[in-house]
Amino acid sequence: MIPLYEIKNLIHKYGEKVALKIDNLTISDRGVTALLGPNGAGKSTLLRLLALVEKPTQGQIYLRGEPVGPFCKAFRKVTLLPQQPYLLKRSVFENIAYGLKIRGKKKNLRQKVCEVLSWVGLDPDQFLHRPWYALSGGEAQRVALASRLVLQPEVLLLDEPTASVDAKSAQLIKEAVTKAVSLWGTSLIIATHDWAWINEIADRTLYLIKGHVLPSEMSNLIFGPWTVNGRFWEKRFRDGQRLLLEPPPSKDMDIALISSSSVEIFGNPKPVHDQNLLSFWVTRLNLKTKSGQILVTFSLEDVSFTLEFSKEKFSSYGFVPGKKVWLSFPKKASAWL
Ligand SMILES: Nc1ncnc2c1ncn2[C@@H]1O[C@H](COP(=O)(O)OP(=O)(O)OP(=O)(O)O)[C@@H](O)[C@H]1O
Repeated sequence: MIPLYEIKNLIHKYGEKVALKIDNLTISDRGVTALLGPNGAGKSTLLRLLALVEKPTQGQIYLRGEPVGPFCKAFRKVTLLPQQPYLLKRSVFENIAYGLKIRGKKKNLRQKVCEVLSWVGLDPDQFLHRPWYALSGGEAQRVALASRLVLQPEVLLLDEPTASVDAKSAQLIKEAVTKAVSLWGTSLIIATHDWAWINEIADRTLYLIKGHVLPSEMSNLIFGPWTVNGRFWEKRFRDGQRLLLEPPPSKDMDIALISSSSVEIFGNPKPVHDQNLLSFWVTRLNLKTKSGQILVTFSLEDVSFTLEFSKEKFSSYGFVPGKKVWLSFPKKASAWL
């Protein structure tokens, strides 16, 4: 099956700074792709390139097998809702109808606008003729989303759609975008820090850090500061625990990646030969609604490991938030960034 996007040898720079470096990436068609990563990882940059509004410094993006670039023919198949969406200084109706009007799709305009307004939980009787300045932040965000949904895009890219909205608006946004997936087969790519929200709808996850895409298997990160201890790099925790890792292969690398498959869990402190063994707390449980798998996050100060369990395995461990467990993992990181 042809993927939705294929990215080859992509580099995107701002001045001399490399914001993205992706040698090869495919993003599957249909459903929801989550784009996760810390601040400055390159999520918004990637979304702008996929939205065909910016040209990569180097490399090629393919959309359903076709090479694409800024404002090419395929541009109108793709719609981006940026992190801080801009509303036209007009009424809600004019904002939502604008995209259809410039595409010459003026038939049933009012009906289409009312439909998407109700999708995002805004009563057309109350909101259709409201001016742009008479909306709360959450309402403005949903009007901006409605103005993208009305276009029935093949690809909808959302940049932190729940960053400034309350739980109810976040739920309405979730319902509206999943409706687009099921009714029109829209493919969604969503950059977010809202784990609980995205885990309920994501079919797959891409993890970005320092402009690189990680295999999701490796999204357990350990940031410095590091001190040198003999032939190892050491990270010390306030509670007196320490972890040791063989140093990275290059001087500009300082974030260690630990693959989930290399982590073992123990209920008691059981020394493991030549491995790190540290106590962590269970801090978060998330159900992946689609697969039924359960994500368990184990935290020790600023280090968090997230591992995936089947329901049976999860029950056998008896994880509850606040439970203390011991995690062991090798002194050689799976990779460094
Ligand atoms: N227009 C720009 N000019 C210069 N540097 C930029 C520009 N836009 C982004 N950057 C830099 O590129 C890197 C990636 O930024 P980007 O906004 O893509 O990250 P992000 O993952 O979306 O972050 P956040 O979660 O904070 O929104 C950052 O280091 C940022 O400072």
